[in-house]
Amino acid sequence: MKPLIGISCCIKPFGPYQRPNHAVSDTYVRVVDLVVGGLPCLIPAMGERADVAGFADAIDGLILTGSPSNVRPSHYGGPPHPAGVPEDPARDAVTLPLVREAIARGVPLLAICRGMQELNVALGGTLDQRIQDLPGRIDHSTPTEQAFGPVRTAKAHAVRLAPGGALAAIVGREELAVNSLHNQGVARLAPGLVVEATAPDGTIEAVRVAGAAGFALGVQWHPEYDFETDSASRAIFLAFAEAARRHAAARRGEAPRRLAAE
Ligand SMILES: N[C@@H](CCC(=O)NCCCC(=O)O)C(=O)O
Repeated sequence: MKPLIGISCCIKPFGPYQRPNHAVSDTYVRVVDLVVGGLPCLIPAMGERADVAGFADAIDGLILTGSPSNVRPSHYGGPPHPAGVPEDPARDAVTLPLVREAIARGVPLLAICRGMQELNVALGGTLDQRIQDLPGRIDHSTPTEQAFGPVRTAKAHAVRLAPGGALAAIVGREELAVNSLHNQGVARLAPGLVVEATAPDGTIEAVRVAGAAGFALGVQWHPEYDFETDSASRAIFLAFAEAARRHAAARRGEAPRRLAAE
């Protein structure tokens, strides 16, 4: 059995009648298939009706995806977003409790961009809503004029990894260049999270759940965009894959499967 990897969906209007659809970028499905060696399992943004504990019981690993939408500020006691800032309360209702259920079970967790923000909020942290407006901070958002060009996902700035940290061990480096597609960021770090990387302006770029039973990492950038060409991005998914295979094997009472590429 390949590990079953849950991938969080957004709810998005689609088609001629703009009906709500559960959506996830193909990049996540491809990286689970090609690098993680898992079965991609889309977790719908079905709001309060979701059997979150049931999903956490079923999966061997969880990827929380990025999204243009933002965590509703009521979840962290922040001021409401200005009109027009996208939210996805049906996703929040799934992902926030799912983070806690996954960590409680030792389900390996890789939280990407909005996903890392969800990890922080789910564990009691807060977010800044437009870090580019804060003194001394750089603009981490996607330039809109490049919205559909290759530059959108190109490396945008450096991050410094915590010396001796888990992420530095995974990628074998203490500095990385990363892409950057976000406006929001960690304000107050949740209890139980440790910082694994920061940008030159102090923005928290990666976190880890301290003492988690399994792999539990959040990154504010998008390793899924360049896993085919970037060794550090690939290394993050390979470390997640190893943890997912171990979790799957432990649950089924087997020795972990090896990747076909090994
Ligand atoms: N909306 C949040 C989270 C940003 C994020 O996850 N961006 C990914 C967008 C997907 C893409 O453009 O490919 C924020 O703005 O901080």
